[in-house]
Amino acid sequence: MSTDTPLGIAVIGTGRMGADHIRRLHTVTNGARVAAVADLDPDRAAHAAHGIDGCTAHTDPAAAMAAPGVDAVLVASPGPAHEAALTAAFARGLPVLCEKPLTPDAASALRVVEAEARLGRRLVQVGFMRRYDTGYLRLKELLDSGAHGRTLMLHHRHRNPATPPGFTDAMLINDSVVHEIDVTRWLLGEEITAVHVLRPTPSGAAPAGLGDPQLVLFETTGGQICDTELFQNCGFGYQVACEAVGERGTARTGDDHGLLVNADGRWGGTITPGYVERFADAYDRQVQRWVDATRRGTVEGPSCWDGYAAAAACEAGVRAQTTGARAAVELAGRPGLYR
Ligand SMILES: NC(=O)c1ccc[n+]([C@@H]2O[C@H](COP(=O)([O-])OP(=O)(O)OC[C@H]3O[C@@H](n4cnc5c(N)ncnc54)[C@H](O)[C@@H]3O)[C@@H](O)[C@H]2O)c1
Ligand SMILES: O[C@H]1[C@H](O)[C@@H](O)[C@H](O)[C@@H](O)[C@H]1O
Repeated sequence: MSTDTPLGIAVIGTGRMGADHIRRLHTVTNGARVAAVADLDPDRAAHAAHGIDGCTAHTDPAAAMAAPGVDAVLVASPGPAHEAALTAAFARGLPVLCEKPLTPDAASALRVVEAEARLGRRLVQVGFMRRYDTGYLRLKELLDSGAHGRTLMLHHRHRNPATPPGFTDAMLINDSVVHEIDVTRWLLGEEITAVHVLRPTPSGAAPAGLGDPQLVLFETTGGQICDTELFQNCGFGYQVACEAVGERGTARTGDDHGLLVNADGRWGGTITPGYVERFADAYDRQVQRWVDATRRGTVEGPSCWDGYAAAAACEAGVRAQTTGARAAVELAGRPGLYR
């Protein structure tokens, strides 16, 4: 496409993330315009399109993708709706930025991998935005440099102030730990081979029936052990951090977001209230890189294979949650498109 023409994007799902991406595409991202939006809720779709020149509102995702001026799709509907949206985008040959998770289970994620492999070219970038966060990028660079020798362990921390209504034990893995699964595979360049889940007595702040917090352990093909403290009702703010332990050094990201102030007999900084604030730069960079690559006619970033491998590890995680035993990750063969 001409470098002067902005990329026309259809945004599918205009809830919390969809609305934030629409704002970003409209006011932050260079070279993009929101050409159409779709939401099952017509009022929400109309509200999202309001004030954006030429943007049409739809309740059917396929109709939004067929709207005039649409060159690409950003999927921000809930995970169970992603496969249908991706199938509609594939039918039109449209490039997609798909919010995580690719799909909520391994079987549907594998169907997406196979459908894209049949097309013979990549169309999808999965929205694993931590890969675009400055701190994680610096950590990756350090680990890849080999300065600390081989990486032996990763310690992840993932705390949210509160879970939305209806959040389940399985969602703790599929919606939340999926980020640590992706970041582990990406930082180490290894697959996850097995998952363990340990469950302390739940916090008094956890909604009834939710086993929060949990300690999730991954084993990798490279023999590393990685742990995640997942605490989704910590009450005090949003904290995501990762410490890598190498043979000759350690490095940690995620502790020092913002300013550390010492004054009036107190020390400390602020904690971001949620992921929108903590990962604002990462979302901006992720979307800009996707728009730039799409305008060049290329696809970069996390692939459908990454989305499938994460879904397979999540499935093992949910099995480990329910049985209390180590659960092995079963991966299908990797199609040539992703090698
Ligand atoms: N990367 C991140 O940090 C991050 C953060 C939050 C959410 N997410 C992901 O973003 C996606 C959306 O999450 P959210 O928090 O914005 O959810 P949300 O519930 O706030 O919004 C989802 C919207 O999609 C609409 N919708 C439902 N089914 C649809 C369909 N079939 N077609 C079109 N619209 C449909 C709903 O009416 C709603 O407006 C999920 O995949 C979620 O996992 C990612
Ligand atoms: O959907 C959200 C989102 O992916 C956030 O980045 C994560 O921190 C939350 O745990 C999850 O529920």
